[in-house]
Amino acid sequence: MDEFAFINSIMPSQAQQPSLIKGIGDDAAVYKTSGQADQVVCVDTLVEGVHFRRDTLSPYQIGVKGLASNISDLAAMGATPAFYLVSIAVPESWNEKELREIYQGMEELAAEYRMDLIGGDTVSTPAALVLTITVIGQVERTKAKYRHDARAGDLVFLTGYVGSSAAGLELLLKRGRTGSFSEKELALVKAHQEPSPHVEQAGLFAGFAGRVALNDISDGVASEAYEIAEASGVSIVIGADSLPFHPGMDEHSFQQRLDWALYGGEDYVLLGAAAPADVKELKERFSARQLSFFEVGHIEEGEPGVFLRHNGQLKKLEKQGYNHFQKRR
Ligand SMILES: Nc1ncnc2c1ncn2[C@@H]1O[C@H](COP(=O)(O)OP(=O)(O)OP(=O)(O)O)[C@@H](O)[C@H]1O
Ligand SMILES: Cc1ncc(C[n+]2csc(CCOP(=O)(O)O)c2C)c(N)n1
Ligand SMILES: [Mg+2]
Ligand SMILES: [Mg+2]
Ligand SMILES: [Mg+2]
Repeated sequence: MDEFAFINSIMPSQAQQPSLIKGIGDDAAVYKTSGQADQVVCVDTLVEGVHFRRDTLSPYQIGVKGLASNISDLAAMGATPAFYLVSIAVPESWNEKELREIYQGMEELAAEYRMDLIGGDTVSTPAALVLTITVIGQVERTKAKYRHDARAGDLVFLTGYVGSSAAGLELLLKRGRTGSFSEKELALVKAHQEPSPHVEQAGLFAGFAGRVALNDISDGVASEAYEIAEASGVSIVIGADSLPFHPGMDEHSFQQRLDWALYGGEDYVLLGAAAPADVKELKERFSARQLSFFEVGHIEEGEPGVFLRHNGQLKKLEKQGYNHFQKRR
């Protein structure tokens, strides 16, 4: 069984509510309200042993990362975060102080975006800690950005470094979070532990009149590019030499950096596509705010697929990346 095939199999064939704009199939759902804004909602879960271990994230960082990864899905729609709800399933091995630290992590990040905690649920569980967060945001009416909006002729871009989180995870799995790290290594470790969602960048996309396709990087560039390719019915070509890597990865081989970027995931930067003239304009707007914006490829007509241009050759990539059900039957 494959995670993505499973999700497709449970997709309702039609909507009951006329206010629904986008249900299953993007980073978050979007629906109309009677006001000026459309509402944007999504939910994501962190599981002990899958998304973190006690020796990779502190309780505080579990809170930060849990909320950050959810806010990132709102950013991938061009939305501004506003509210969150938290469901936590707690095994006996976690004490009250640790739980408070998880909430402190969420609170501090929430404060940056003026988000309110408005509800949740607390239950016990026999084994691993599970943290499920629902986030609610808004975007100006009809301005949400979707995976299905890429067109042949577009340029493909990234709003930040890729592969850093996987590189940081490898260091953490080797040395544990109390291990010692050089300054460069620490930047990678932090990228894994406390990612910053691209909310300011989302605002620039939402405020841009042109067509923009967007996705955030949770499962790796290859997998997220496939999601845009499939949703838009286009073929994506990515230049291996254009992928932006953190300088902390310099001492690793190019192949290793490429693997982390394409298949590592959890970078929570935005991957998108827009027409060349619009990309030029976006680049200027990002530059004026001192935000990164990297051109990494282009879109062609053809069967949905993702190709990597490397050393003058074009290679079709597998839709690989983090897949929760990959090893199951
Ligand atoms: N069990 C489920 N039931 C209903 N909808 C689901 C379920 N799992 C995922 N979805 C929906 O499927 C779509 C894709 O979900 P997916 O989790 O792959 O996206 P994502 O949250 O952007 O990625 P990630 O979880 O890797 O951060 C979303 O619209 C999501 O709401
Ligand atoms: C201890 C430990 N081992 C492995 C990983 C890597 N990992 C787990 S889930 C995931 C994809 C994103 O999750 P989702 O698709 O649920 O949003 C990745 C890359 C980790 N973070 N910690
Ligand atoms: Mg996403
Ligand atoms: Mg999800
Ligand atoms: Mg995933």
